[in-house]
Amino acid sequence: MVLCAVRQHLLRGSRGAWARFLQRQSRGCVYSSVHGFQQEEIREKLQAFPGGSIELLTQESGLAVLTINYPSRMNAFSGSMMVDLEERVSQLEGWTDGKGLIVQGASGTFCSGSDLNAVRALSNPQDGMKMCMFMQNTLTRLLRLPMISVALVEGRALGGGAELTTACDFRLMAPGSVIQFVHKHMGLVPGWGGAARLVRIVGSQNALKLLGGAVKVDPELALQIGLAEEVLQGEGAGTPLQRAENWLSVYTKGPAPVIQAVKKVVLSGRELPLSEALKTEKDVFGTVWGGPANMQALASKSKHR
Ligand SMILES: CC[C@H](C(=O)O)C(=O)SCCNC(=O)CCNC(=O)[C@H](O)C(C)(C)COP(=O)(O)OP(=O)(O)OC[C@H]1O[C@@H](n2cnc3c(N)ncnc32)[C@H](O)[C@@H]1OP(=O)(O)O
Repeated sequence: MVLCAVRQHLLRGSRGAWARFLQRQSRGCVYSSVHGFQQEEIREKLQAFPGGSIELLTQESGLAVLTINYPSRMNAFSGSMMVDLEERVSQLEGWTDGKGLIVQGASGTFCSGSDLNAVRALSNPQDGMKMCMFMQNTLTRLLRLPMISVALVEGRALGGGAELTTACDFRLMAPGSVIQFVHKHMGLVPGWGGAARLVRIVGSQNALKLLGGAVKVDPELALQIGLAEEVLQGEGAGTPLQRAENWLSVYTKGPAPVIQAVKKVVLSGRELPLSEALKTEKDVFGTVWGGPANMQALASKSKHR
């Protein structure tokens, strides 16, 4: 909560249009102390379940790679990894040169959801609610980052791992990979915001089928219903990560302020009522109008044949 407040203060001071957008959107976080959510309390609780890590690599090109790293548990999320993820998202929020983000799992598989050992220990309703609010806040902030994000799915994305893929703007799947919302088999529904986001990605009919049937979504089905953008085919065309970087580079080519502005206007269009989205679009437009990239394009008399 304290961190959230500090971040909000910084955002208010430094990035007008984006800060105003986040303020309208509960300041980037869904839950605060008003909802009985005490961030420090749940962080402490989660840290009691250590294991694995979340690695963040930022490149000068403006591309970052976030890796879910706990291969001995198929990259399940331990408690400390949930805290790590929140910290990495904070880092990315402060990365002014960022344009693109790839979220991947280590060792050829994406993520098998919550670490079931932590889940068993936190299975009382109060702890479950706290973990749910913590992860909803983090994944909402991940989706709202002012950069274009892609989940690179290799192997399996199960339960909370499937939910994580929906917190990215796009999903790319390797041949043989699977996204499966296994929640029904666990006597649950998604709690990390995965159902709400899934409905917006594939529509309510498809979402109902995927959740109600705990369907194993292979790349072919994912393409058909619009869950995935592309299947990363082609042996010899580099590693899946290199292929994902190539795919993303089409959309991140250009100066960071322009790419960030693109993400911001699309995000506000996705999340806000029309009149609010229009106001945000005006504010964001004001940040690029007459800016260096705009002036350079005007001076070069560029044509778009
Ligand atoms: C439901 C919602 C909830 C949330 O939203 O918070 C969740 O996400 S709960 C977690 C949902 N995920 C699961 O239930 C996955 C259960 N695991 C599996 O189905 C399999 O392990 C699978 C398909 C991921 C991999 O199968 P495979 O045969 O290839 O390997 P192993 O089963 O031998 O797995 C290797 C090793 O990893 C451990 N593992 C896998 N997933 C988890 C997990 N989610 N939590 C803790 N540990 C996990 C597995 O137990 C094996 O460990 P070992 O010590 O070798 O037995």
